Amino acid sequence: MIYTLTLNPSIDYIMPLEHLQLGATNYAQGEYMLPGGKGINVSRVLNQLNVPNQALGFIGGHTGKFIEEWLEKEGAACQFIPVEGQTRINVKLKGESETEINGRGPEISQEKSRELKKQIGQLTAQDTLVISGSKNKGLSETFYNEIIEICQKNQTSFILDTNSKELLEALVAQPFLVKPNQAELGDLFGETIQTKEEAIHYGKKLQEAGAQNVIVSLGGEGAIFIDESQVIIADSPKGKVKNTVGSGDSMIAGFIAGIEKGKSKEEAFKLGVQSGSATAFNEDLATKKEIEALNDQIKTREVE
Ligand SMILES: Nc1ncnc2c1ncn2[C@@H]1O[C@H](COP(=O)(O)OP(=O)(O)OP(=O)(O)O)[C@@H](O)[C@H]1O
Ligand SMILES: O=P(O)(O)OC[C@@]1(O)O[C@H](CO)[C@@H](O)[C@@H]1O
Repeated sequence: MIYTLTLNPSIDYIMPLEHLQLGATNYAQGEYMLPGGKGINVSRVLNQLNVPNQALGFIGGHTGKFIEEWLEKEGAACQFIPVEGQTRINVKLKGESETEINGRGPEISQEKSRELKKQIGQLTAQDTLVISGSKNKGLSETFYNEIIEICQKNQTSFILDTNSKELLEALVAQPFLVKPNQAELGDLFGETIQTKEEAIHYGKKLQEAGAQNVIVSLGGEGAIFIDESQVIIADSPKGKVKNTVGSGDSMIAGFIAGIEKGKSKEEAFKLGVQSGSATAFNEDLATKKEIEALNDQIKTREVE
């Protein structure tokens, strides 16, 4: 079974604007709310692709209820731990460019943190845990390392999509997949990555340090897949971009779905790119139909 972990879920409050002016009152052209948080996004797209999964994490207050009710309506399986306080609201401003203001989220007590670790401790070698997103106040600096240690002990495979320090430290535990975007990959090595060649060079370092599979996502420019025996470049399909929030998460879900369905890694990678782009071309995360509409549109090429 696939499990996703979202320590700090969110309501994503999306506001399209013609023009954002700092220091002034701005009026949006409209607004809408979606359940958010990286693991929850992965779960929602996995559901679209008919891959059974369970969403885990902490949830609180009215805002948390909004997320649970939404997921329930979609038939998504979740087993959140209720906490004091309100799940955060992340504001996504869609002007000429996208500006995001993410909340801090509720503080997590030691007791709740222990409860989550106990839950994760029940996963087995047949399970995969997708760990992604930021950590809440109250959790130790090393919380993700502690979760990964539990996974290692139980031989639970894991995927990690989080910030630089934790990602680098986790490589030795051989994550099944890491998926930095271009800027995040640069941050890991204190470099600015400008070309696909540079992205391949640094992506390979993550694979050599332990990651079983690496995807470097490049937004509208596509993505690069690296494992021990191949490097594959994919171009993104062209389309009208509506909301790229969650496109990276959708890409992870697409890759997992491909692997779960027994496809080759190249085909799974293509399904990842397809899912990421289908989400970018949609207001909410992509549906199965929107993902399938991009069938045969992902061109890949293997490089040295
Ligand atoms: N403008 C776009 N046009 C087409 N496809 C896109 C576009 N932006 C993103 N995608 C698709 O989604 C994938 C992931 O996008 P990106 O590299 O922006 O990930 P990310 O930064 O992790 O995303 P996010 O944090 O918004 O979830 C890309 O590899 C591509 O397939
Ligand atoms: O603050 P974090 O946890 O790093 O990211 C949270 C978030 O920006 O990531 C998702 C998109 O990937 C959104 O649904 C959500 O608002």
